[in-house]
Amino acid sequence: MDLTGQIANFHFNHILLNAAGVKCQTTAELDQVLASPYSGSVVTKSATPMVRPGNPSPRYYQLPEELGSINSMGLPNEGFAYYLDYVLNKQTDKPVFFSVAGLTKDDNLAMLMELEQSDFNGLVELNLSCPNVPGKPQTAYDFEATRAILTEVFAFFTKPLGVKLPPYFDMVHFDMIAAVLNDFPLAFVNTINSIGNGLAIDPHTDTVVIKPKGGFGGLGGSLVKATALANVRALRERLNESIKIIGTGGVTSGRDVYDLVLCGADLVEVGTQLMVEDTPVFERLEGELANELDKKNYQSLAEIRGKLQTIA
Ligand SMILES: CC(C)(C)CCc1c(C(=O)O)[nH]c(=O)[nH]c1=O
Repeated sequence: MDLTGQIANFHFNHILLNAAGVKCQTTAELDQVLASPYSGSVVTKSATPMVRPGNPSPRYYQLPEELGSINSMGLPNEGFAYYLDYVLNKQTDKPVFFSVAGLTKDDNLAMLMELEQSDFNGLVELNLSCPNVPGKPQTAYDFEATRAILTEVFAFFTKPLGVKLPPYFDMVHFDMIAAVLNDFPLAFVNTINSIGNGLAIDPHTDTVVIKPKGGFGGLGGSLVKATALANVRALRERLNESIKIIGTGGVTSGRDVYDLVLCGADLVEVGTQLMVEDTPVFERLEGELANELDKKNYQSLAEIRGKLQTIA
């Protein structure tokens, strides 16, 4: 059975990997994800130029009844140089994703310039969920700002680059972001990032469950699946075929992986469920995915990729 994927010139023997932010802050975590026989790759925690401790804890919380998670980590990471050193020296046959999330456009441009001039030969993911300028929405919700930064990036960047997008909830927004992205030679789009600024309450104490931002945080896990499916499907329908799609959000079973591939995903990332089960989740999910394909006598993911049926 062929459970592989392709982005640019990179072939992935398995389509599952971690979502940026989960199991990818330290070299030990990155090694563990890569060492899993059932992961196809690994993505680093989104890097800023300097080390960041991130927000005060509690900053991550697992919601009850396996509904999902809420987080306001605040971009804790070991700093750009740490991850560049890792990807340059790590021996692996698997393609590696390097995620960057500068808090300013100049930070992003500086990190991308260093990656461009380095010997890194993997894929780069620009996290557009980062704030643009104070008082304005995150970059990906500011279509002109998105066009502006991609214009500056592609003036010098020649390696395979993709963008990590927050979810959109309006059909016109799908049209608008696709119109921007189709103007650039992107290798991929990764959708979705967490659903921004959710709120969860501890019923025993009538208190929010995370400390930063008065309890507001990004939502992940099963409760975001329908939004993830919609964003993968909407962007697959709108983006040039040359722009591949990484489907992220709401994956807790092989059926969820299957559904994202049906919507058009070339690779699939696991966040909240990887926090729950650790790296054995990759083997479980791939086994369940194979069973889903078997049920319908499919031999490869290529037979179902993008083949979601509508009702005539
Ligand atoms: C939300 C930002 C802190 C601007 C970027 C990092 C990030 C975080 C984070 O580090 O809080 N959490 C997410 O769910 N998605 C993200 O992209």
